[in-house]
Amino acid sequence: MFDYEKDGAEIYRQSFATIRAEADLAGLPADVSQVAVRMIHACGMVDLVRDLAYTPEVVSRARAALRAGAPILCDAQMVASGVTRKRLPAANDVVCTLSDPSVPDLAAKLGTTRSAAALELWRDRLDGAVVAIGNAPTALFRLLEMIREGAPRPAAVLGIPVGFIGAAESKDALAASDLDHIVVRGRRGGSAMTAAAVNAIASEVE
Ligand SMILES: C/C1=C2N=C(/C=C3N=C(/C(C)=C4\N[C@@](C)([C@@H]5N=C1[C@](C)(CCC(=O)O)[C@H]5CC(=O)O)[C@@](C)(CC(=O)O)[C@@H]4CCC(=O)O)[C@@](C)(CC(=O)O)[C@@H]\3CCC(=O)O)C(C)(C)[C@@H]/2CCC(=O)O
Repeated sequence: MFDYEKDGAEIYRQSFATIRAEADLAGLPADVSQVAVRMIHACGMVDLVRDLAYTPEVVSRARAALRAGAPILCDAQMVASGVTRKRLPAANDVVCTLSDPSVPDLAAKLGTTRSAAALELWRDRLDGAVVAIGNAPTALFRLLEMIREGAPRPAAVLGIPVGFIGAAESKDALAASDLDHIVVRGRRGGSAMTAAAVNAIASEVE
């Protein structure tokens, strides 16, 4: 009925070739470029590169952390679900505490969102972790507050929340911090893009 590509490997090959042809990757370090390609693949926006901000060592430090067995701490189940387990170099734990039964009460007590309150349950795993925030701006703001208050520091923060309220501001705050990070400045972001960034960092096979 329709003439369309049915070979998964070929779809991937053509897709990545199109991104490399259309996106302006020239100014990016090679490892950040690999991550950017996969993020663009997840959202279809080749102009994403202009909004990327990163620290030069973020990919190598996040990779080293994963190889050493660091957990991946995610703000939303959607991010955690998107992480391809077989790419992880040390069968790393992928953690999302948002659905913990204690979180709704904690959020009410702290007067914040469930996404932000859920980070209280990260404290004993934060040291050297890879943090992946793809949905909730309040989670990213709270992470930065916790670290200012003396919480352990993660190895790297992929701060890519999406939206209109607090998203751009929370990512600007991360970019201004001394944490190793990747952000997409502005309103764009999301769980799929964030999971894609984790997958690219975990192992780049294309
Ligand atoms: C204000 C919130 C925003 N959510 C956005 C976009 C999406 N969220 C989806 C889903 C299914 C979930 N969002 C929650 C995290 C929920 N979203 C919020 C909160 C109210 C506050 C977060 C914040 O502002 O920092 C948040 C609830 C909370 O109290 O923390 C979610 C937990 C709600 C729920 O279902 O209980 C849930 C996450 C489930 C999970 O994966 O664990 C969407 C799929 C929207 C939908 O259902 O229609 C979508 C996914 C986007 C993505 O790529 O991740 C915004 C736009 C990010 C928005 C924050 C900013 C804004 O401008 O409003």
